[in-house]
Amino acid sequence: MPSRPDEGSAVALRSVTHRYSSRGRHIDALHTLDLSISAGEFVVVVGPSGCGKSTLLGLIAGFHRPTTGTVQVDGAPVVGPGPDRGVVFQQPRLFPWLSVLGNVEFGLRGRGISRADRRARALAKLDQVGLADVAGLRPYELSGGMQQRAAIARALAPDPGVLLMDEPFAALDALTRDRMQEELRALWRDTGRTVLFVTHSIDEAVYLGTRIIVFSARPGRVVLDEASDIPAQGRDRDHPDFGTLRTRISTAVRSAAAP
Ligand SMILES: Nc1ncnc2c1ncn2[C@@H]1O[C@H](COP(=O)(O)OP(=O)(O)OP(=O)(O)O)[C@@H](O)[C@H]1O
Repeated sequence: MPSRPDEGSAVALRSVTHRYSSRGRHIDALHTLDLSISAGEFVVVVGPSGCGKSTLLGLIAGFHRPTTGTVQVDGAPVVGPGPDRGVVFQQPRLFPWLSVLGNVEFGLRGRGISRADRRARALAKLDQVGLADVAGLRPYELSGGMQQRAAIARALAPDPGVLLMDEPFAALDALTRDRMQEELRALWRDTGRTVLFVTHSIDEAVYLGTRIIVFSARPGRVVLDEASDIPAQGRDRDHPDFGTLRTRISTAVRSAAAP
């Protein structure tokens, strides 16, 4: 159920367990997880390695079905991937044989949108992420940060109500990462999308999130769920509130990771 282009979607997980089974081994990645995300929130999930963060994103994206429980977006059950949910991974995963514009247009194919409209929409998204002037280049001609911007434009092209981001800036150098964080926050403010963002960086979580969720070690459970009242405009890492929240999140992550 695609949301209107100017609003985000609500996400609800009820009593979700996800078990991977292979060669007789079972791994419970998530166990009876309840989570409600309101339209327009910027939620960041942090937690120990292997606690089920990517699994959570995969369930909402529709890449996996929960073993038990339900996953809904705007009240409709998730039954597979769809244009109402955009996904950005750690690696940009752009198609090397397509231009930057072709990559962004790709997600709009087969949706009854005319070629001219697809092109116009893709160009508008590239403009939004500052890449309009490199639309004709191939991905390998872009820097890592530019490639990730193109991946964000591709995810945004169908105007999804939810943007799911799995450590999207982890592979970037520190300066580019800082810049991308600022740009993402501006994009979120301007578009009103719901964002669910996974990271290992507590600093990144505090900088970006309006709400920060800490998962326990596997199977992931919510051990801290904290609204951030640091002003949305101009977050200042030197502000005492920033340091206080960072310390609280860091303590929760450390105790979540402890055996
Ligand atoms: N396809 C799969 N088959 C079997 N086990 C899997 C599969 N995908 C993930 N797992 C296991 O499920 C658990 C949760 O994995 P997941 O990738 O969701 O964790 P994560 O919190 O995102 O980890 P990281 O922070 O290291 O990226 C891990 O123990 C992982 O080994």
